[in-house]
Amino acid sequence: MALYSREDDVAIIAVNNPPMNALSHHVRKDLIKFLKVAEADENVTAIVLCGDGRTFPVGADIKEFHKSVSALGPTIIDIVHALEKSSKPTVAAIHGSALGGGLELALGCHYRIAMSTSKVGLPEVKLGILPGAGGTQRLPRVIGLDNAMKWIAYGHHHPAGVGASLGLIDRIVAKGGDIRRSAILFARSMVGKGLGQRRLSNVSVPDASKVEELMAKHLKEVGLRTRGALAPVVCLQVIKSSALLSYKDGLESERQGMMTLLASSESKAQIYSFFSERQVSKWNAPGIANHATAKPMQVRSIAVVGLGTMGRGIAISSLKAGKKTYVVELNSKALAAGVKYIRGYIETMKKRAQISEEQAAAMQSAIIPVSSYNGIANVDLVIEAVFENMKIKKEIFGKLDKVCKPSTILASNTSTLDIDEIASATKRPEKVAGMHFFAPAHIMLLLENIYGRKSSAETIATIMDIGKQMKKITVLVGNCVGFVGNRMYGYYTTESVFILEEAAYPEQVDKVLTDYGFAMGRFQVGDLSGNDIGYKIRTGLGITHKQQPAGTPERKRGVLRYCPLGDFLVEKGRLGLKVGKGWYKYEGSRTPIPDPEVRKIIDEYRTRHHIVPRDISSEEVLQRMLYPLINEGFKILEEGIAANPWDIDMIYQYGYAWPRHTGGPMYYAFTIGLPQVLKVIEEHWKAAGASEPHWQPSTMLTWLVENHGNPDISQWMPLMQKHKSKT
Ligand SMILES: CC/C=C/CC(=O)SCCNC(=O)CCNC(=O)[C@H](O)C(C)(C)COP(=O)(O)OP(=O)(O)OC[C@H]1O[C@@H](n2cnc3c(N)ncnc32)[C@H](O)[C@@H]1OP(=O)(O)O
Repeated sequence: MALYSREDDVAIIAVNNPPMNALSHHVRKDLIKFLKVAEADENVTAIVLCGDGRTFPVGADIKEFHKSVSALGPTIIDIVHALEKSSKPTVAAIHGSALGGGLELALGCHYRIAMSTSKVGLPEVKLGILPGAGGTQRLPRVIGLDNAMKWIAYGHHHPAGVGASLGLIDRIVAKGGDIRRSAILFARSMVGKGLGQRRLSNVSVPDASKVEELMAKHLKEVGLRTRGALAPVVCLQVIKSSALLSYKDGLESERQGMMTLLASSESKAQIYSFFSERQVSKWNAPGIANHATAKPMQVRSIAVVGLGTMGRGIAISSLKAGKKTYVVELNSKALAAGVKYIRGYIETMKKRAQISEEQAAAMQSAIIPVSSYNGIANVDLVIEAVFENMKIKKEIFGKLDKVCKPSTILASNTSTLDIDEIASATKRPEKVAGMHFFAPAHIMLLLENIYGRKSSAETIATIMDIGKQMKKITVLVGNCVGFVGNRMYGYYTTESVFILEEAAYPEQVDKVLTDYGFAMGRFQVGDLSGNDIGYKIRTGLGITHKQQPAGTPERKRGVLRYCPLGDFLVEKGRLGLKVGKGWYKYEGSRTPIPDPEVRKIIDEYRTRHHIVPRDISSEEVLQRMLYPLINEGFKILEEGIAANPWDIDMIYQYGYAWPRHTGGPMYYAFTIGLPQVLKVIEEHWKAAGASEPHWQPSTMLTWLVENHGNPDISQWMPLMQKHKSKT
């Protein structure tokens, strides 16, 4: 709802719809009603629009999207026009954030004042839509086309101070000030001043003459940064109309753009992503604990064991979260190098104004270098980040168990290894868990937390809470080889080399993936992270080309199909970008260049095995790359390793750069339709048989299709649970 009050001659209309003052239908009804009341009251000379509680309205109510209630009048645009038309000065008093429809309301006001700590922006593009309440036509009239294109096509939130420097905010109220009082005084001071030029629909776009040049520039940038997404392009086209058409016709172009985007699968995927991102914090470890009941332990200090690339990033994340951080290396040289890196990184963040001087000083003094396990006996949480080797990890956990106080939680940053086996090296398996960070750990937003068979509710709640304090998208999953992310990714890489064998070169496969929306294809990613990583894992499994006894068929490992092309590359020193050659060659930059030598390796291999390369369609490449991931995702859900499909999707968006506008592997399967996905998987399974188990259809996928066709993704788990409880 909204509340109406008076302070002498100033009417105050305050949106009161916790938690974020979204502009739900009941709020919109109140706003239009109270604007009429204020307009009709002779004793009112000015109107202040504000938000109660945490914030000014942050936009339309996203829960109403794709429901009929979102279109029920009054719409946000009706309120924007009523604010602008008012004969009395209207002032938006912004605290917290004014976003989306919230900022559009503020643009309808004649004046805007904001707390210095506030944020403003039109982030609709991140929901796959555009600002549909006049924002695409009004913002360029205030801040110019160039800025408006940037703000709307990328959807960033901007500090109010930046808004003020562009003329969007008329006055800034310093931290600690009273925004409502300031707005009342400001509104009163504007009474009697002309409103004509304060009505943005009357104003023209300042840099309209540059429209074509700006369009070309922004279309190019958007194409590079938000590959394949429709919304940024439509946003730009609609903003362009603000420079070429009347306000009224521009609004019509905005309306049409909005209809196109709302009907797209992209906006549905983005809205799903918005809620999924928040949903993952409501974690559940079935039969052990859930977010509502389990209480985290207070963690004041964290020790990071191992200062390689991962350990350094984890230590920086810990310092950023304000923890006293013990950094541990038994070798003094490695310790010094790690500490130097971390200290240097903090200074760089300070120089780039990413952190304040005080924060930097606090982080520097919170680093405690340690060269023996005894030095971390009293820490609350240890995160081990040493080499991916079970024997070494078990040795370390055994030692930590002996020296650390009984309440210390011991976590491993393993990306693949069995957490229960690691826990078995200790006498405190209830205090052991996995915290799988993604490289670089201080930049990547994903944290995949793993609970073991014996992890306690408190341990799980604590690692989830630490993820939140580190500002990570933290997803809880169960224990299995590779957990969720890497277990699924394994089949993506497996299938990619099978495609090389049969039909394509790396650049052809990668192109299909980047056209789909990935920033990089699988082979470029391999080169970037180092092809030796996968090689080491395969060596651990005893399956590389070199490890096989003479006479072993090159393309088989037991009954399983195998492709050694990745082994050949590493054995020829093609480790990836770091050595200037891998699946591609690199000539002094990070740009991958298709390499005739790689083609030669593939061609010779094909000839040796009498493989005649065939034409392959982009559709087939995409299906073969993505459907094994999806199939494995269903197996993971079936086994309870992930509690919900959106957990998997968030892991893929934040850990593997899955394009957000398609939602993630599981949501993408829903968009394609489960029956169609299953049909393709079954065809491959029929053709490949037991030698390619990743094509064996998941029981859950099969059951859902046979019994429910393509049920809504929100229903997959409830339907399965109902089915299981009956059988
Ligand atoms: C025709 C007119 C068209 C208009 C288009 C629009 O206006 S689209 C909406 C544009 N606005 C946004 O996209 C802002 C969305 N919100 C956020 O980005 C963030 O919530 C925030 C404002 C930056 C605050 O972040 P914070 O981390 O502090 O809080 P949460 O994100 O956890 O949010 C708290 C709960 O509030 C729910 N919520 C937030 N915004 C909306 C919204 N616009 N509509 C509905 N619900 C919203 C959020 O889902 C959280 O709910 P929980 O149930 O607690 O998870």
